[in-house]
Amino acid sequence: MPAPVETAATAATTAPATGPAVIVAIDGPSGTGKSSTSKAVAARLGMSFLDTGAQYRAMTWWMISNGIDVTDTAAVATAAHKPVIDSGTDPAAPSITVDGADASGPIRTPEVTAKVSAVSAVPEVRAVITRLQRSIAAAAPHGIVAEGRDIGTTVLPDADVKVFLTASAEARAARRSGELGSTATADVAATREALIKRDAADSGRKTSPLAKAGDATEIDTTDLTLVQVIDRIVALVEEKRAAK
Ligand SMILES: Nc1ncnc2c1ncn2[C@@H]1O[C@H](COP(=O)(O)OP(=O)(O)OP(=O)(O)O)[C@@H](O)[C@H]1O
Ligand SMILES: Nc1ccn([C@@H]2O[C@H](COP(=O)(O)O)[C@@H](O)[C@H]2O)c(=O)n1
Repeated sequence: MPAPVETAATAATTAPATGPAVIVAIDGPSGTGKSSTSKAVAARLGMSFLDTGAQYRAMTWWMISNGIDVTDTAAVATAAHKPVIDSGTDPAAPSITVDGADASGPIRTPEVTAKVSAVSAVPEVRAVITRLQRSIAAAAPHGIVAEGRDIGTTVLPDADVKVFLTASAEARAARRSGELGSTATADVAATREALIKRDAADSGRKTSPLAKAGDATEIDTTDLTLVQVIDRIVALVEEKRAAK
């Protein structure tokens, strides 16, 4: 009988944690595979998983729902401490609530995606969310895989393993468009432009911009399968655990 083919789904099987707790920071531009890879690595190694982009999206959704103009920096800054954002860190069932309400659907709307970079650029928003992220990481019993834009540089600068994922804009647009159910040339081109615009805003802001930490391992995922990327990161974490 042929050996079973490993897929992203089988690679993500939750395993009990073994060895010392490690902190893993995974950063990179939009659509490079941070969430899918981080979730699978955490599941394989029995660790917690934190999608920090979901937290900025939750903050943005709350601002929109409460009638706050996201281009009004002072209004966003004043309101930043009001929403209660809670992240569930089980990689098999990650969750996000705002003021007790499930926000996992609403935070993925095109409106939130279009406005999140304006909200995440506000220093008071970053201060509130960074504090939350550090408290979640400190409480993770078997270590955590946290993914975002500034995890290795700002949120968890002492992380044991830092990875910076990249991929060509073409590959990222094709992946995202496929997710949305379209491979039409015009849709892929529009998705590509939207990704590039969001990356430029995230890289160009003053407070903890999207950036590769000096000590991060860069992995270009353009020509790698999801499982290959997961395998590489699992190997980095296991190497670090063995040395602890
Ligand atoms: N190496 C890969 N090969 C092919 N498809 C991939 C690869 N990595 C991720 N994908 C797919 O690309 C899409 C985007 O991945 P994912 O959401 O994990 O990226 P992300 O970096 O977290 O994006 P964002 O920052 O916008 O949230 C998903 O459909 C995912 O399954
Ligand atoms: N550490 C982070 C993570 C995310 N952001 C901002 O949130 C946006 C949405 O992130 P996704 O990963 O869900 O696409 C992103 O574009 C950033 O504006 C951040 O600033 N820092």
